Amino acid sequence: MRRRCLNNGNEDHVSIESLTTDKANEDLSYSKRRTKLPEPVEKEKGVSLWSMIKDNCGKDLTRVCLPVYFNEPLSSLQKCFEELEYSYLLDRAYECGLRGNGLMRIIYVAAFAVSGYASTDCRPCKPFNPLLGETYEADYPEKGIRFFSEKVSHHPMVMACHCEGKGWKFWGDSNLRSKFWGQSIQLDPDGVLTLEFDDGETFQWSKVTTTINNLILGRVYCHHHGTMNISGNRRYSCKLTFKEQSFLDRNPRQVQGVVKDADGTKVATLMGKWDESVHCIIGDDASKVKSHGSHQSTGATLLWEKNKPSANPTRYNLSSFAITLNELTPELKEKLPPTDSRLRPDQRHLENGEYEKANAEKLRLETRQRMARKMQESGWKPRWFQRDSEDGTFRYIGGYWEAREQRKWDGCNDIFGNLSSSPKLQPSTLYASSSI
Ligand SMILES: CC(C)CCC[C@@H](C)[C@H]1CC[C@H]2[C@@H]3CC=C4C[C@@H](O)CC[C@]4(C)[C@H]3CC[C@]12C
Repeated sequence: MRRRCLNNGNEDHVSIESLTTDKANEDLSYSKRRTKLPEPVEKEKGVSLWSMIKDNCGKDLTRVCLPVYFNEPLSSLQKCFEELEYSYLLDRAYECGLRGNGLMRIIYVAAFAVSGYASTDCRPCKPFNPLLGETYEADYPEKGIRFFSEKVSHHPMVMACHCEGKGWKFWGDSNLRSKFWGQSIQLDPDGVLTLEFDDGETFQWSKVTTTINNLILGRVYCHHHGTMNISGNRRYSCKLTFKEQSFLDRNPRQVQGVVKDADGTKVATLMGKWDESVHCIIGDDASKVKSHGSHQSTGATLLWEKNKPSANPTRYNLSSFAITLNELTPELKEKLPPTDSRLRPDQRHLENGEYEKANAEKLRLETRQRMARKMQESGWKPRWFQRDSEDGTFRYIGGYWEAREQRKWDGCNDIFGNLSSSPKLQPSTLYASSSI
């Protein structure tokens, strides 16, 4: 059965027949995940960031709404899940540990930590900034994982996530500190990521610095640099170094890692590139690694390799996995809480290539979001996460999937105020009053 396209505007008329057939095929639904975004309704038009900056010169920059053209049709919550594309590395890590190979376990965990960056290559657009209380669920039985995230604070902007896999749980929260340097932006993620295996072994690490270059002139690209320390509660620890960028570097994007035993002896070396692959060499023979350069070392074991790019990357350059993240099928729509990113109207319009409507909705939602600070000050609390009184991190309180089972979304507000179904809204009037 063919998937219905949601860009024809009549997604509300789902026939009972299609629902029941889909119910029967529910466990197979993932094999039908989409492989391309919908065809854009309007023709894409070019706007340069430079013209934006020029036109807004002298204005308070925080008051300038960027037109939707700079966005990709994914929210930051969905991008968090994108970092789990290579979750099979964690399944392998779990199995290795079960077989008593603690060393291979940490090596796979390290490869996973690097793989999360692969999707950031050649992605020139900004994700949507989720609204306070916005959520995103991802149920991917074909990967054996179930992910859930919520935007838990607006000032500072914090997102929390929780993922369950085969033999492991992964959670964390992220708060990006950003510094604007004119031609580039430096992003420093705060917060700790935790991985807990069912046998009690845990690992923790933090993300490295990301720099976004060529904001004004040239092609926008990002670069990840710094050190990442993966510490465990048992024997091994791993230090990963994401190479600093240097002018005319012939081998950029390199990552090198060293795994140490509890007594500090070096037991393995990792090398690779965050946009390509990661290899490892067991033992303390660093010379072998040096003489052969980076990832092509002979005798090195391949741990991870980036998937082939999608055949339909569009101008957002999404991977095949990323293309599936915002898909909204009629049967999924039935199950989602009103806070899910897939229901955000401006993002949906952008995905459909309806830029005028997308801009109007974005403006409306951003205007509403200005009240978020007041909401937080007057005691607003996240629905699914709670701040740990000891370490200040957000932990999932549970109950989301159970509530979904019963479709009981108490305490989940209609944060998008779905005006798309209200005929009174006139996008063009709203757009005209925009500052851009
Ligand atoms: C306004 C336009 C021109 C700028 C486009 C900026 C793009 C390249 C920026 C905006 C937000 C950025 C993301 C924000 C947060 C993170 C988490 C971090 O741990 C890895 C990098 C990653 C995933 C960034 C990658 C680059 C990114 C997608």
